[in-house]
Amino acid sequence: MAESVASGPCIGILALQGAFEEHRKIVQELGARTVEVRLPDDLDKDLDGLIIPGGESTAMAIVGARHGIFPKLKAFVQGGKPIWGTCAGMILLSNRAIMQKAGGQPLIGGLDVEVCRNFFGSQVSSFEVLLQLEGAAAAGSLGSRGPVSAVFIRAPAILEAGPGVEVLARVKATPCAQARHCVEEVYREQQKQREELLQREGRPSAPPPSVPTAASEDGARGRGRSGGEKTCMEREEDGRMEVVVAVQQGHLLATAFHPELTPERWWHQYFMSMCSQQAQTASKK
Ligand SMILES: NC(=O)CC[C@H](N)C(=O)O
Repeated sequence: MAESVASGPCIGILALQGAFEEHRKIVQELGARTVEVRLPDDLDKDLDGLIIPGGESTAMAIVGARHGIFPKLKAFVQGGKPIWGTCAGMILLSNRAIMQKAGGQPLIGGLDVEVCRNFFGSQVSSFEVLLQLEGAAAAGSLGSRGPVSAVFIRAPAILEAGPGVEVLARVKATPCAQARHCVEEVYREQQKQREELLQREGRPSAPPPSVPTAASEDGARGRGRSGGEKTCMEREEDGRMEVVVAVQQGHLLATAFHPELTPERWWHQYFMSMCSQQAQTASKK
C-alpha cells in the first residue's frame, strides 16, 4: 500500500476501483500525505480529507459493500471533513441519481443534488473543454484565473441542487438520447409540482416555460421540485444543454470530470487548501 511521509495534510483516497492511483500521485507531488482507503478502519487514520475518484460507481458500490465500508463512509461525510468526489465519486456523493443500473445502486449521499449518470453518453462520446470557473472557485483563496481544462468520460451532470449548493462550473454539451428522455421527465415532474403549488396557493396555473428554467425572482436558475431547489439545466437551441458540472456544499466538493487526467493542478490545489484548513483547525483543538 502506497502511504507517504510528507508534512502536508493527510488525504485519504478511496481505493476500491478507478483512478485512485492518479490522484494519489498528484496530491503527494503537492505535498500531502496519503492513505489508500479500502477498509472501514482506514477512515480512522487521522485523515484531513478524502478523495472519491472516478471509475465506475456501480463497481465501487459492489466492492465497497463487500468490504463493509459504506456505513463508515456515510458517517465520514457527516463528520464535516473535506471530501471531493470526481465523476463516479460525484455520483456516489449525491443524494439522488437517475439513469441508474437496473435494480438501483447504493449511494453514500450527503451532497444535496440530483445527478444523471452517463449524461453525455458512452466512452466514445468523451470530450475535453475549457470551463469558466464560478462562485468560490473563481473568487477563492487561489486567486482569480482563466478557464480550466476538463475531460469528461461517461460523465454525470447535475440536474438539480439544493439551496446550500454553490455552482462552480457549467458546461454546454449534447446529452445522450436516454438522458434527454430522463430530463424531459424531470421537466414534466417539475411542471406538475409547480402547478400543484399554484393550485394550493389559489393562483391561476402558469403556462409551461419556453425554456425549462426561467429565472425566478431571487435570481436562481429556476425552481426545482420542492421550491427551494435550483434547477441546474438550460436548453440551448441547437439541441445542447447547459448543465452544472462542479459544485461545492461546504466541506463537499464534486466535479463531473477528471482533473487527474489534465496537466493542470488547479482542482487538486483547491481541494488541498480545503484540507490544509481542516488540518489547521484540527491542530488548534
Ligand atoms: N468516468 C467515470 O467516473 C464514469 C462514471 C460512470 N458513468 C458511473 O456511473 O460510475
